[in-house]
Amino acid sequence: MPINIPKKLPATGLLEKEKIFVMDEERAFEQDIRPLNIIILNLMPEKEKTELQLLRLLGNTPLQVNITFMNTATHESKNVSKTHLDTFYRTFEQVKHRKYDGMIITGAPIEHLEFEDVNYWQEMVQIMDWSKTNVTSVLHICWGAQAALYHHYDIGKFELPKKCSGIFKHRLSDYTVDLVRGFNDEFNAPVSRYTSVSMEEIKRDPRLNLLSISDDSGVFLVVSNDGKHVMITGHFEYDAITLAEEYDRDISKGIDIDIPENYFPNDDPTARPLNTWRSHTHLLFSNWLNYYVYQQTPFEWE
Ligand SMILES: CC(=O)SCCNC(=O)CCNC(=O)[C@H](O)C(C)(C)COP(=O)(O)OP(=O)(O)OC[C@H]1O[C@@H](n2cnc3c(N)ncnc32)[C@H](O)[C@@H]1OP(=O)(O)O
Ligand SMILES: N[C@@H](CCO)C(=O)O
Repeated sequence: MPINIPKKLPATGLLEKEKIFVMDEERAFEQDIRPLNIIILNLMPEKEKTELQLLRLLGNTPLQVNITFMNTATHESKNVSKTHLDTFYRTFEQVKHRKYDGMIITGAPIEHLEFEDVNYWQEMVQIMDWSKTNVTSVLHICWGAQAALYHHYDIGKFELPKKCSGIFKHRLSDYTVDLVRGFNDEFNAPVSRYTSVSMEEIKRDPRLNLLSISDDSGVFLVVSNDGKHVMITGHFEYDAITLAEEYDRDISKGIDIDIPENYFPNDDPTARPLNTWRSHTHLLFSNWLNYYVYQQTPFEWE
């Protein structure tokens, strides 16, 4: 079954090359099972990269998934063209009357700011509050996960002594939950952040289930007991080379950072890193789409 995306989105060609069945409004067809409607609030500066990474994962399903991209109206993006946003993105005002079966809120490179100092924070709060009634399940990534823990559960973030970047071994603390169905007891995942959240505070909140942690990088995967909120503090969606690009960027800016851990073969930054997390990434996204979105969402929203 196809993934239905805006016509002429730049990611289309590459997705088709990867044999992901893409269609657009013109090629859509009627089905007995209604399509799932997923909205992606893309807060990453390099929006096109994130679009491709997420569509790959959402397109790997037998369900028809209609994608809407949303950006924040209260922030003017420097790293993506206005034409791209005008053509492919919607603002909250344009979609708030609608219901969505799922939503993804991406990461954002703004962890050094207090939440309230982020220029689109009030809009984020509005969107997160709206999602309680208008979205079945929301999957949050990295800063998006920290924002959800803060806003919905009053759990703050704190600064790490240095940037935590690399591929870390994670283990499951609860393998009975559908979100991690099929996961190995240990798996790899990319992490790239300067801040973290408290494991103790999450464990103390009876509404939250801490599903996976790493001895080196801390809390990784949290899900609310009602399935409404999934929080991933790393970047499962990253490509093999994404951490290398971030490392090169930081080094060229003169930032004092360590080489990403467990990443480059022999810790040689000129060697090509291997992707050792892709299968668990696919599993998590298909579990989320199946168990938390498709099986939970009303066939007809009221
Ligand atoms: C913790 C996480 O979630 S990690 C995810 C973030 N990582 C990435 O996005 C990796 C790729 N990004 C990058 O390499 C860099 O951000 C670059 C190269 C695109 C730009 O870097 P710089 O020039 O140093 O920063 P720049 O001033 O453009 O700001 C970067 C982004 O931070 C965000 N930002 C910065 N200040 C603010 C603020 N006060 N309020 C809200 N957003 C802000 C914006 O999203 C901005 O990009 P945009 O204007 O295109 O939306
Ligand atoms: N993943 C991010 C961390 C910054 O918040 C980066 O290196 O761009």
